[in-house]
Amino acid sequence: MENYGHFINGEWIQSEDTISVFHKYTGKEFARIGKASKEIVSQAVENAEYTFQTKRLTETERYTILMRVAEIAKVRREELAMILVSEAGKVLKDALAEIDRGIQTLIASAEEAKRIAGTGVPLAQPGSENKMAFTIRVPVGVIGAITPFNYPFNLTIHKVGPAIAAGNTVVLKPTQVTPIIACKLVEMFTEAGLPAGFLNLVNGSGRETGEYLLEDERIALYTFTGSPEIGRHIKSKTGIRKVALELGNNSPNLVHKDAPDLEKAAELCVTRGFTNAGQACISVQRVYVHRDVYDRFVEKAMMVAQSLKVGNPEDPATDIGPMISESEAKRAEAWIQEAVAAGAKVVTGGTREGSVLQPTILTNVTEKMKVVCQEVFAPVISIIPFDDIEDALRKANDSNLGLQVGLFTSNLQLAMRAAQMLHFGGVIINDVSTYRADVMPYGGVKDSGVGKEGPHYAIQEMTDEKLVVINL
Ligand SMILES: NC(=O)c1ccc[n+]([C@@H]2O[C@H](COP(=O)([O-])OP(=O)(O)OC[C@H]3O[C@@H](n4cnc5c(N)ncnc54)[C@H](O)[C@@H]3O)[C@@H](O)[C@H]2O)c1
Ligand SMILES: O=C[C@H](O)CS(=O)(=O)O
Repeated sequence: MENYGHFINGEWIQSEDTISVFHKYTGKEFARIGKASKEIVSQAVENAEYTFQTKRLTETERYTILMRVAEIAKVRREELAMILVSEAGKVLKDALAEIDRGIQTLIASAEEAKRIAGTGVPLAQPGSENKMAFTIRVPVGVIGAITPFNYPFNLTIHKVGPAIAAGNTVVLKPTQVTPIIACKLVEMFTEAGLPAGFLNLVNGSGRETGEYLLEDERIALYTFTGSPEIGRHIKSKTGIRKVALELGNNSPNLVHKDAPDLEKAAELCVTRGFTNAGQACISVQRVYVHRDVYDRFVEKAMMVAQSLKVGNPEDPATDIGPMISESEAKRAEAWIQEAVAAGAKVVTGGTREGSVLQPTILTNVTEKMKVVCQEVFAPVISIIPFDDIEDALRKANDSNLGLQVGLFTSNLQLAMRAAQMLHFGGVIINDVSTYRADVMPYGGVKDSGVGKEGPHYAIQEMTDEKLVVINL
């Protein structure tokens, strides 16, 4: 059984207290991690700070190391995917897809390491005639990276990749729920030649180890992906230090009567609403469909949902695996039952066995039901009819969350107007809210967070813009 402690200054150290990591389908313990105390966290931050003050990697060194990690991940693709199957309950094909995306994020981070630049600053003001100015972008220092369970390889790389590319040092705290893939990533960076001290890892729970990390004022920036609740807490604890927060969503998707391909729209809404058992922040959740095409849409959605294979994530044919825990599956099941008690209809699904919730489609829902107005984070979508697209746009906006939204229409003017009106970080036309290319600017408005990811954009967050003025 694997047993990972904490990685500080290029060495693994153990701690007495441990946390078990379970296989999310069988429920068996398959690994253990240490529980970092305040002293261990402090040691990790101290080391990261010392490394930042005393050592620098050139842009080409950072590029080369990140490219090497990508190469190592390519070679270890299947092994890494199997870790995701075990610790995240991810179905094999999704696990492989996540490893492939992580490799792309590493390559994009490597490329960005060579493109970090400031701008020329014109000083066209009386009294500044003999001056020249420009900005440079400099690393912020020690970055605290805190990551979630649902895409634990790629989303960790979205933090560590740009942080290293920009010349920072990192203390990473992966989620205690799926920590092993992050430990492997740290090993791969070491194998790729990243010198000791640049990337440190402390394992443990959010409530203890995470809190110790938040209390350490030597950390210049926190990059966090997780729930809005913890995001808010992090912001409240970190004062004037920088934060980048990638939080939740209850993604709306609008299907107008002139959608270019209604069947395709239905297929995408269903498959991308249920991918990773619905545990994606941009997962399709609220689907608003014009009444003229509503029945056809619901029929197709039901057929697609019922064709999906649900169960053992290790079976290469499985489409939908377990949720992260039985308690999370029970919570989602209770939300479905609450909606049904208030009048919702189950088109398909609605039942649960252990941590496996059958992919569920609901109709007859109201905006006040939890399955609609909160982040369901489970394989549950609600299909809601509309008569007037303006009304659908208003409903999409009527949320405290605003990460991404999808709109299917052939009307270019509507698409452009909706892109302006929809209050989200990303508006996806003729694809679902779940679309993400890892190089694009990605991040939410409102309670969905602050700051952007995607290596180029994350590097803007992870560097300070410094002004240089020269008196000629
Ligand atoms: N916007 C995005 O890019 C994005 C991506 C993935 C997941 N998410 C969101 O993440 C949530 C699901 O993930 P989760 O359950 O792992 O989230 P979570 O907020 O429970 O945990 C995320 C991380 O925060 C840590 N943490 C918890 N309490 C802490 C504390 N007091 N101090 C410091 N750290 C603490 C956890 O240990 C974990 O590492 C959903 O809301 C989902 O929408 C958002
Ligand atoms: O859970 C939210 C993730 O950001 C989705 S993705 O893996 O980045 O597509």
